[in-house]
Amino acid sequence: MSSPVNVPVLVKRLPGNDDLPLPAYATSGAAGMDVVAAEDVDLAPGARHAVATGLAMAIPHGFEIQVRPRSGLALKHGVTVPNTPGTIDSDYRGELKVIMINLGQETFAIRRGDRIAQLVIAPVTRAGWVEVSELDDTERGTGGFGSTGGLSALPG
Ligand SMILES: O=c1ccn([C@H]2C[C@H](O)[C@@H](COP(=O)(O)OP(=O)(O)OP(=O)(O)O)O2)c(=O)[nH]1
Ligand SMILES: [Mg+2]
Repeated sequence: MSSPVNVPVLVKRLPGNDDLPLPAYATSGAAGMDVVAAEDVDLAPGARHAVATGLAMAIPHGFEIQVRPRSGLALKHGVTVPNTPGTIDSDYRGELKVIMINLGQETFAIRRGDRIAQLVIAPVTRAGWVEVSELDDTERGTGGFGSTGGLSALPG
């Protein structure tokens, strides 16, 4: 089995965060690197907070990093990332923050060092607009937003 390519990403620990582990893949097949909180936050039900990670980075041009929720936090506590997938641009040099929202019923305690989200690096494909006055006809046409029918895919 071939190993996935590792894209080198320059990363800088912001002052006071030398003790925190860098984002890391939990298993050899993991798509996302778990990233840890650099601060303590008590997230009340309905509240949201941009949680510090203590990290800044320089993603290579042509790549982005996506910030995604952890399914365990979402399922067990209703704690997730409202802007998922968060977009970290290759030209961003500020602190990586993870926006967390508590959709559960109880206050959720985030503690420094807790694995709060996962980071997925992905290639960026950019569009170039080609402006026209007419578009081609298609089977779908202008139908959308449920135009193909209801939920069930079963016959009858
Ligand atoms: O979950 C996130 C999302 C974004 N960012 C940082 C990195 C990203 O490059 C920058 C801008 O993000 P985005 O484009 O999503 O936000 P915006 O509201 O459009 O702000 P801006 O006007 O700064 O682009 O903010 C984070 O740290 N965490
Ligand atoms: Mg933006």
